[in-house]
Amino acid sequence: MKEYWSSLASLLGVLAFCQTLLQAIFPPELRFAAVKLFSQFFRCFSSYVYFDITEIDGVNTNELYSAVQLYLSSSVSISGNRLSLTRALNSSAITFGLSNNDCILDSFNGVTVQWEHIVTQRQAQGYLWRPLPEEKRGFTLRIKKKDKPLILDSYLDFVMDRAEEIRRKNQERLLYTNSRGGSLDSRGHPWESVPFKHPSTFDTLAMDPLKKQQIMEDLQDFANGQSFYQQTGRAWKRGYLLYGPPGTGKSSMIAAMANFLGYDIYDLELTQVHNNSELRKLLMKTTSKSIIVIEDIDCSINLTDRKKKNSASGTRGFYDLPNFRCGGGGGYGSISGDDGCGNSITLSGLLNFTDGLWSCCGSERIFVFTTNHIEKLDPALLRSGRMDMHIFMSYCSFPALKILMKNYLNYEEHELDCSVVNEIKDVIDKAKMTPADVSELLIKNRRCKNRAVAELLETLKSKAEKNEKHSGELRKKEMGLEEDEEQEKRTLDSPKEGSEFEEDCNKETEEDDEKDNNNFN
Ligand SMILES: Nc1ncnc2c1ncn2[C@@H]1O[C@H](COP(=O)(O)OP(=O)(O)OP(=O)(O)O)[C@@H](O)[C@H]1O
Ligand SMILES: [Mg+2]
Repeated sequence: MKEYWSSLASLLGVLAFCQTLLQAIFPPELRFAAVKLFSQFFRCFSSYVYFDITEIDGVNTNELYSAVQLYLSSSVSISGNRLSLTRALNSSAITFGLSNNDCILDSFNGVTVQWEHIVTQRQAQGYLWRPLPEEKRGFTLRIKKKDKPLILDSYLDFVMDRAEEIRRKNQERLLYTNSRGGSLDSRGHPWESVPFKHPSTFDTLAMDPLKKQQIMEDLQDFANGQSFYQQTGRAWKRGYLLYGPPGTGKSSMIAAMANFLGYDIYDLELTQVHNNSELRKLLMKTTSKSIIVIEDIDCSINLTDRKKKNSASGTRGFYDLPNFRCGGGGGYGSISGDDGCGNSITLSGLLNFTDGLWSCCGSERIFVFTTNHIEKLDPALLRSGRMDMHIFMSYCSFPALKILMKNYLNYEEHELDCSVVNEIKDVIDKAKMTPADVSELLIKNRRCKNRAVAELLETLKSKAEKNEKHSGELRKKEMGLEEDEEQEKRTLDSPKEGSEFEEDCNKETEEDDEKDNNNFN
């Protein structure tokens, strides 16, 4: 035992001597380089190849470093004794990471690789316009030399893709708006963003389950369709037109879509865009995996009555009708004087935005337009291929009501009395209540299920009765009008015996005779 301790002490002594020697020979600024040189020398004889991925690449942040960090967070969480925990800004999830100077093994396509997280103290810095962190962090990837070509390309791509996936899953969606009216922020960006925390999902959305399923499948196919779009030569984008009365869930559907796919939302306020080129610039600044929304499109831009206005404008192209809105102007790239007001968003500009060449800058983008009045929209916007799916958001149906009752009252259908169910089924379609109205009623009575159902039934019945009465009156009015029209027609068709018509005819014949006589004379 004594011998063991004495040999350990002499070994430590040798190590201390070597360190002193190293310090004496190499000045501090060269020491780091010397260590690096030694390790490089030893690596020459190694069967491994090493790749260093530093956090800061010159003065820029290295994207690959963050990607590796995120990627490893998914595999590190299961193994490892000492982990670092982080929570990014706008993130709801905590991510695990490798602690300083720790290693982890990973395998890809049957090949094992090793990642090491290396943290060292940064050398004293001279003057820098952007101070660098005191610690120098990086990952070292160790691969067997023979595996280098096999995994390098595909493995790093895989790491980047997986990191992007994790980032999307962890990070809350962002909601962008162009409400600043065209002015740019300090980074030259026309969009402002806030974290998007809308809780609407397809589970909470009250609508026909079959229709809902169809929409979800369509979205899923779109998101997974990169190769399909590539193969068919189509731009990787899709358009949805949501239409229906106010309060039927159009905005809620957009939020559900964003939450379902994990996409950001760009809420485009057309009234804040001054001309087509500004619209294009906004489009160029959107990212892929996003939903670009124009709400109430019939109100945002004047798309109605185009033929009439077009003929008035004379020389303008068929679609080139400006949206005459005065004020504003002066935004980035805005052209003034084009319509006398500095504003010229045209239907063609909008169509190019969704469908033209510019719509393909970036990829994996969804366009959603909403309107309460589909009949007001120009057929050009509705033609197939432009808005791929037209989704009618209807008044509350019985299947939709079941979802709302489950959400708000935690009610299952079988809990309801059979006679009540039948009564509801009888009146619900005639009542034409929007899901928003039903939700309000349920929220108000959410403490007492029975009261909620009783009040709901009562409201449905009274609305149905009112609607029937109203439609009866309308029918009567229409029938009255039809009768009047028929009467008028009959009067016109019948020979006007002793009537004004006969008198007129007699008068005309007499006048003609008189004229003829005069001519002959
Ligand atoms: N189909 C629905 N499913 C669940 N909740 C709904 C639905 N429709 C409406 N609601 C509720 O009503 C509120 C208003 O709905 P929403 O804003 O989505 O309607 P909208 O169709 O966009 O109306 P508008 O045409 O006025 O913009 C929402 O907060 C939501 O709680
Ligand atoms: Mg809405």
